[in-house]
Amino acid sequence: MRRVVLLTTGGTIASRLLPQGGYGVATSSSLAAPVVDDIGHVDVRSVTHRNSFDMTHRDIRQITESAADALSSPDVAGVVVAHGTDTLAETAALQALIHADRRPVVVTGAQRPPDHAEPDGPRNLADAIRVAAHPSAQGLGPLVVFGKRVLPAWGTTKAHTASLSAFLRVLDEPAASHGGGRDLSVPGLVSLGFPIRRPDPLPAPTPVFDHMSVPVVTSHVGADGQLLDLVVAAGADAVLIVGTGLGNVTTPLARAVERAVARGLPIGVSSRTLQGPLAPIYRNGGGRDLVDAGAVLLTGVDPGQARIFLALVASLNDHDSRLSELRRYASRWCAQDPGSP
Ligand SMILES: NC(=O)C[C@H](N)C(=O)O
Repeated sequence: MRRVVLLTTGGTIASRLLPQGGYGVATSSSLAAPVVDDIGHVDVRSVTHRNSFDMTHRDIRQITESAADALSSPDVAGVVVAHGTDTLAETAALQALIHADRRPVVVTGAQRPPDHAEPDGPRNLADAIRVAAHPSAQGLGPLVVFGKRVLPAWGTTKAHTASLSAFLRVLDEPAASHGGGRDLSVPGLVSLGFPIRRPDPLPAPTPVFDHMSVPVVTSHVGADGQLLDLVVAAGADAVLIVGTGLGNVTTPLARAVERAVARGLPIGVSSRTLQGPLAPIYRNGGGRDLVDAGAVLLTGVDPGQARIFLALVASLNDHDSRLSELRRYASRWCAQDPGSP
């Protein structure tokens, strides 16, 4: 019988109503693994007890290390990570970037706590365990299972604060296929985003990753370059610019990007807009100016995943090689839209 390892990290799926009101993750909380037919044994291991909005770089690095430890046992068919949904995509992104095993790591969670009249956690957990042990999930890399959907971890985003089907793909997908896309067929689950291409993995993060400073500067009406100048002066290791639309910013912010790149700082660009590719189309602060200034459009992922990508690349390289390495890795992991609006 196949064995699955369940890593618990906290989140709403493991939250309880606190005596003072409000929900929190009880440190004693041990998530019970549901019984899933034809799965031999689910080995439950606690990694941390946090709501995911409170995770640190060290926490998510330890989650990936726990997954690697679980996969070091050849009798383990796959790993499930039960996680808060707010930053689930960020932990899933780190796992996706470094995953070098044919067996899957499947990340899931819940929008409702266990004491809700109709909790979604038990069903998501059972589906995630089934996918983790399913032969057709082999070789697809890390996955997100949520609300009867299976999605590749890289390029998936939390798109709704409360919906039970909260996770979507950033890049538009072919029509959903019931029972699985070309590469995935787990009965009763809808697959979004397959088939996928998986670039070669990056090296696993070291403790250097824990201390990476990668602030986020968001463009908006009237945005100037002052905040970016301040974080650069404060010693940021990299900066994520969250632009508008196809990856555009105000002219003053674009000038500040030029100043930052001129100092050798790796600058990635994402978008406030939920879905669709980035493209270097517009001048006067648009993405074309940013690319000409040396910034890198990180298309296909949401700002949270783009920032994890920046932090991992920066942590793996010295200051002088970060910008060139960012461009090299982004050419593989962030499919660049050819630039047609
Ligand atoms: N639905 C959730 O899990 C939200 C939760 N607050 C979290 O840990 O992100």
